[in-house]
Amino acid sequence: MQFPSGLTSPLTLSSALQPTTMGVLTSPSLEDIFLVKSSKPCASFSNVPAIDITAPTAAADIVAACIDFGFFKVTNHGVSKSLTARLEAAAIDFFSLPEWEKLEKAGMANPFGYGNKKIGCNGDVGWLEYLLLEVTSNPSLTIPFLKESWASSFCSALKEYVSATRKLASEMLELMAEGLGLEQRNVLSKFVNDENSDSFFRLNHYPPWPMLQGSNNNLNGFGEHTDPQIISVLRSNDSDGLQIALKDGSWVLVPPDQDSFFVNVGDSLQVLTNGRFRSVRHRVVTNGRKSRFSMIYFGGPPLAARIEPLPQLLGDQEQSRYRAFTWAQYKTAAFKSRLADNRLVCFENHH
Ligand SMILES: C=C1C[C@]23C[C@@]1(O)CC[C@H]2[C@@]12CC[C@H](O)[C@@](C)(C(=O)O1)[C@H]2[C@@H]3C(=O)O
Ligand SMILES: O=C(O)CCC(=O)C(=O)O
Ligand SMILES: [Fe+2]
Repeated sequence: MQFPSGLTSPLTLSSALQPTTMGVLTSPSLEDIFLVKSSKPCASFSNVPAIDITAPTAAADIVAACIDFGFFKVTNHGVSKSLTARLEAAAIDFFSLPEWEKLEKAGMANPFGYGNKKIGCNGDVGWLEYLLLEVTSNPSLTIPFLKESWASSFCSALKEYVSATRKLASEMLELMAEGLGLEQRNVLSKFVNDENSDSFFRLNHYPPWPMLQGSNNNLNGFGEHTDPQIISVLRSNDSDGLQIALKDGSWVLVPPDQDSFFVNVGDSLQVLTNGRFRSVRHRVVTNGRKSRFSMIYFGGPPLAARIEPLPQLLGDQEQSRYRAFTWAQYKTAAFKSRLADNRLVCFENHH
């Protein structure tokens, strides 16, 4: 989606380099050249496991995908297309506002709020702007910075969408438990359904960079990382850019599919399954031609939840690969780390 003329994106290229507004750069500057990459062409991952969650084999298929890739896409998910379209339209309206207004409405990300190029607070940057929100228990959503009067339709779409994606996340976690042969169906889903679940919601916009058109260069949209939480449920428009790393370390491009949801296994689920499931390394590399919009629900446990391999999964001979930690401990460490860091190494057991 291109920005309609007349509307300004903070990252839209202008003919001259512009000064900064409220400390945030408003257009590509010399330092943004570091976001341009001449990366090797990446193979398309045409065999992304596609799981119809209503199929009788869904539980086994999801488990196989989590073991092999830590990643799959979900069809027949039951989330209404019109709700998704309503939220995407509201997000586009928000990102089309002048930068000062986005900052005024959402506050500068710290970590929640409106962010522009800076990812987290440890020096990571990417060619994107975003809104990062904290999600409290179903169905309420805390949007501390958005003024309800302006944002009432945005907020209602957000609340409905977050409940729908949380429900989908919970269904998938129940299918995972079933596929793993665990008796208690809610042994994984209970974390995201808990009224104190510490979940996030993120809207990302990767604006075009017209100057790149016609070149073979790409843009570092969101650098490689794993998601710290249990499960992430991602939906994007039909603009590509998402790449995942396979077990052999090679990167593949995920063909966009705006009618499906993509699911990432997060670090916490890797630990809960004692490493059976892979927390998938992923990144966004865009070509600067058209806007990419993505929306992601990150299902996390309550801060006090103890994260450790499920005892039911540990056979007689199997040792726990990770030492127990609370989500609060993990989160504190994660938010001090750089995006590309492996955040699980310091919790690994060495037998
Ligand atoms: C560099 C960082 C940004 C991040 C917090 C961190 O210190 C390391 C993890 C990053 C990540 C990746 C997944 C999600 O987008 C995110 C919200 C999360 O929970 O962990 C981001 C964090 C962020 O953008 O603040
Ligand atoms: O925007 C995307 O497609 C992925 C972004 C992402 O991985 C994240 O926000 O954690
Ligand atoms: Fe991510």
